[in-house]
Amino acid sequence: MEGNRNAESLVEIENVHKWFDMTQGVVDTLLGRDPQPVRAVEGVNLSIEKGDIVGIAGESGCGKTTLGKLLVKLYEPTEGEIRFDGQDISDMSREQQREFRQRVQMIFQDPFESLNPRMTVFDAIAEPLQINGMADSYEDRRERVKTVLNDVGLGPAEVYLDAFPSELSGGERQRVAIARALVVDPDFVVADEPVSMLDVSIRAGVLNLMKDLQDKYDLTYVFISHDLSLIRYMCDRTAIMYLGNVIEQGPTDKLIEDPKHPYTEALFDAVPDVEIADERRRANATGEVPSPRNPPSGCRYHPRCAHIIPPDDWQGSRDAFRRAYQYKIRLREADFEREEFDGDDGAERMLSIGLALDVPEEYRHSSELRGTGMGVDPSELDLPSETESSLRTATEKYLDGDRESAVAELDALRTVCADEVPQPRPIDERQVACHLYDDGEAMRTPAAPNAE
Ligand SMILES: Nc1ncnc2c1ncn2[C@@H]1O[C@H](COP(=O)(O)OP(=O)(O)OP(=O)(O)O)[C@@H](O)[C@H]1O
Repeated sequence: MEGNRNAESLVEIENVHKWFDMTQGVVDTLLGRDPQPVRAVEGVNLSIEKGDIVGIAGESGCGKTTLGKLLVKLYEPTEGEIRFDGQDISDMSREQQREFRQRVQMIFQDPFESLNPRMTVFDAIAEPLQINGMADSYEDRRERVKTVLNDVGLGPAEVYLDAFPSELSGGERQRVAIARALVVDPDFVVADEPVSMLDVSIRAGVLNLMKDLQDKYDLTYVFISHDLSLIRYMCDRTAIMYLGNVIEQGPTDKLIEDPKHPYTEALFDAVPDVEIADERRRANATGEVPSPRNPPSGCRYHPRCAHIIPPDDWQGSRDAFRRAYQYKIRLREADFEREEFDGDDGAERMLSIGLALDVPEEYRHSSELRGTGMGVDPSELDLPSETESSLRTATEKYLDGDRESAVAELDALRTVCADEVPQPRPIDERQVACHLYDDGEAMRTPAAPNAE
């Protein structure tokens, strides 16, 4: 799964974008600005090799489902190209489209929604055969459906053929949905959170079934999931998405054992059953995922990143830069309610609360640890004195209602992470899009302040 074209590739995704809501909404009209589309997928490059199980992981809303639907042609890309077996899927003849519809299938998250409640199991599974003109006689279809039902563990098939979805358990329904996808003998299956609606006790059975079916049907899978334990269990290779971008991709084991992108690192840090050695623990991400309508410039992860890169002439610690820079973002986004900071000590309170971060204990400073609700004492941070005084001036300007000047006051706090989009680079068998790797190996972790 490299970003580039490969002779063994079954699917190649090249610079694919998918934007939604391209028309001007009421808010845009009122504010007199250009339409702000949702940038669900942006500039994704991925190549999926025959026989692989490729995971697509990332937090809710990062574009996983949209990418999956682009792969099966339920959506058309706004820009870019997807090739299946070398053929651009946006430019197929009628015959090529028919063949594509047979060779490429999708399994959805919710088996309750993906099956028509008025169709029997037989009708539901036989329908794709008819659509694809694959079994002429009723007897042929019935034999084919019985075989697939047995293959998905619903045997004896006679018990299920005339049942309606409402008579089946969730696990059985998902098996029927899998049978419906496999009955046409596809080559490529996109499974979107295939077990997340199922009871935990039956998930492993369905996952193992999907693995067995991969061999039996000679399948290539894309597995979409926010659940990293599942990705780890199922996938040979994985692409991690953040706000519509693939930020790291490579062998799943490598990504787990030695994540390179700070976001991959933060994601795996949050998984309880993935052991991370102490010396590899990193300061976690902070804050919320920004809106895909107005994504951050440069690296989309930079406002939350623990490893944001200070300018070359920065004299303080990287931790101090991160805090000061995130403070600047918060001023720009008017994140502080001025009324809450009335009184003589208002500016000092806002600054100390604004510089505090919700990070693991070893990354907190002693005043943060005391939990006084006052945040961090700026003098505890390794901030250059001119930055500290700019932060104070900016805070006062903000509280005076002049947000623009407040942000301008902090103009010297700049980072390549906000100014330039990082390009994917090959690092240790994977591709990583992060400025830490601009010069080859990364400038590694800042030391935890408590360890200093
Ligand atoms: N049809 C649509 N119209 C407008 N916006 C959409 C549409 N589909 C998805 N989006 C938006 O695009 C972004 C990506 O959504 P998507 O469903 O692909 O993410 P996801 O990673 O699969 O999330 P989840 O795990 O919650 O399903 C989200 O902000 C979502 O609200």
